[in-house]
Amino acid sequence: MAGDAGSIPELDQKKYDSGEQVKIICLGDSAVGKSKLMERFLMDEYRPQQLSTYALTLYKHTATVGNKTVAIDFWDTAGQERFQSMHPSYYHKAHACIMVFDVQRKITYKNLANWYKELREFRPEIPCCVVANKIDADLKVTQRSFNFGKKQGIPFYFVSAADGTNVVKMFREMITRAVEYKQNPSDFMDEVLQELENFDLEEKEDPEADEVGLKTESPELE
Ligand SMILES: Nc1nc2c(ncn2[C@@H]2O[C@H](COP(=O)(O)OP(=O)(O)OP(=O)(O)O)[C@@H](O)[C@H]2O)c(=O)[nH]1
Ligand SMILES: [Mg+2]
Repeated sequence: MAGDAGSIPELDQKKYDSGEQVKIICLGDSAVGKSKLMERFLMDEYRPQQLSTYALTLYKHTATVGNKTVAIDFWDTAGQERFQSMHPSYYHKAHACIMVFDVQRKITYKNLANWYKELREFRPEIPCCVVANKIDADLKVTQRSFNFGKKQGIPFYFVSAADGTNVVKMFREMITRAVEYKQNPSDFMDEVLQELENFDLEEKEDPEADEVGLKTESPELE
């Protein structure tokens, strides 16, 4: 991928602004590899050592789904181990969630249940997946079965941010599911939001309607 090592490829702002906007969040204990997975997907690079993410990092990205441009905001946060919970604004209007655990630390797998519970309190219907990270450290783990995803009926991926295994596949599938959810939400509030957004777009596409609206509704502006 082009660009300096460690820098995010430059965003095409025009393309981003014209795309369908989706928000994808990442959940999981500290040091499971959330930031490294984003780095691997967005920059195709991985540096072994890095400090814990500070408050919040927002990565903007564009992708093509079908023949449509999609503008994605990836939200990455950190230190959850310290707080065991996220601020509600983190979940606000999210369209998909990637839940990560570290195959080498059992407790991070056990804690998925807590993360999932909190996610569903705020976002009962959005697509979600479980990601088992760091499989490069011990390939034998891929023979083990981790039933949390199956029990909840959500997809499961074995990945490695270090060597890139399954990272692009997982992100691509989650982007597609986020877009599908946004276009066809199963949560009542999201349906209303989508209606409002479509309404807004229709208005923008009809400049004459704007003019008429201005003249009739705000005569004092003339
Ligand atoms: N072997 C191996 N190590 C990894 C992998 N992904 C991340 N790590 C290491 O795990 C540590 C934590 O990775 P981060 O991406 O910073 O973890 P995080 O989940 O963002 O942590 P917080 O920001 O504290 O919430 C780093 O030292 C990484 O090098 C992986 O796929 N394989
Ligand atoms: Mg981080």
